[in-house]
Amino acid sequence: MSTCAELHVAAGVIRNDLGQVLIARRAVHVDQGNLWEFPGGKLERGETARQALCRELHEELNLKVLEASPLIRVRHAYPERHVLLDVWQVHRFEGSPIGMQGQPIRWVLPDELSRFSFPAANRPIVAAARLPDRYAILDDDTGDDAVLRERLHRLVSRGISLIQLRARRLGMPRYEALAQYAAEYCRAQRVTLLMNADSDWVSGIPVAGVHLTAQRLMSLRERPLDEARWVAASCHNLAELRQAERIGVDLAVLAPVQPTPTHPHAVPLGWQTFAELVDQVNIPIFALGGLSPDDIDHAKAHGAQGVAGIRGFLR
Ligand SMILES: Nc1nc2c([nH]c(=O)n2[C@H]2C[C@H](O)[C@@H](COP(=O)(O)OP(=O)(O)OP(=O)(O)O)O2)c(=O)[nH]1
Ligand SMILES: [Mg+2]
Repeated sequence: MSTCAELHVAAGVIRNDLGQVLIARRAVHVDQGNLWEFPGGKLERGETARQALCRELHEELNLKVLEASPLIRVRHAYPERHVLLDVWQVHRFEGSPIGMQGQPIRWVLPDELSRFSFPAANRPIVAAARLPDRYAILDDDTGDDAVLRERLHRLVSRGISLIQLRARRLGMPRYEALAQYAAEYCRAQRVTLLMNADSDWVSGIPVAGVHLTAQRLMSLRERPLDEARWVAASCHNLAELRQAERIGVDLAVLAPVQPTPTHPHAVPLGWQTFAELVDQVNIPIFALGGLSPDDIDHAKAHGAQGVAGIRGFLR
């Protein structure tokens, strides 16, 4: 049998001012026919992914890309071909899109994407399209729930829309009260709150999902919640990332990228190793450890979804 060459494809998650993303329906007779897709196509000889993205979006939609940044790279083996989907986020463009090949197109809110049928490779792309580029971790270094509530309000007022509640020092009745409060508050504010807690415990609380510690992740044989809720995980190496991919987590945090005062003995990965690890799994990954929102562009350039942080988001 001949070895299957990897087909390099550039695709765009195009956003409009309403926060909707553009999807198109593939023709019936082509590979992955009739399914919805993020517009794009194969790289031509000598082209970079970015050049191919611009050319394809012009050919397929009559759009001119003005601003784009890398979102996620996904490798997938279909029975008849292996693809590398190089997915970009298009923030600014000129023109109003039309299906130049007669393909139906639609603008949909990111949270509506799960209602459409995409090719199998698209699962992590849909997750990446739904996620922001910053992930704030609410940690109880003080053990004071009033301080935690104030920090939660501050994060939300700054436009943070993805938050992890990690309050290990509060005792049980207080943690439960805080979790209940935070879940309801975040739901009302349209903020995705993930609880760093046991998934069984979380099922009684109106929270958007769970965040697994690396230890909990490694002890699981399957995804602990169904697809209606988010599952995130903390990872530090390739074995943990692979396990996260195996059980189907939606997003991961990879740490520590830089030295951090909270983990003075942990050896930082550095950006180069971070990028090498990210490239080996199909999961949206946030960089964590000694970083702040100022590092987002740098993180994206190294394959990250964005940056996660504790103190960096409260300053
Ligand atoms: N554009 C795009 N392709 C996808 C997605 N998901 C997915 O698995 N693919 C696969 C299907 C195809 O095997 C390959 C893309 O090839 P394509 O046939 O669209 O490429 P193209 O636009 O250059 O097509 P053509 O000019 O050769 O007809 O990637 C997606 O979201 N967008
Ligand atoms: Mg195409």
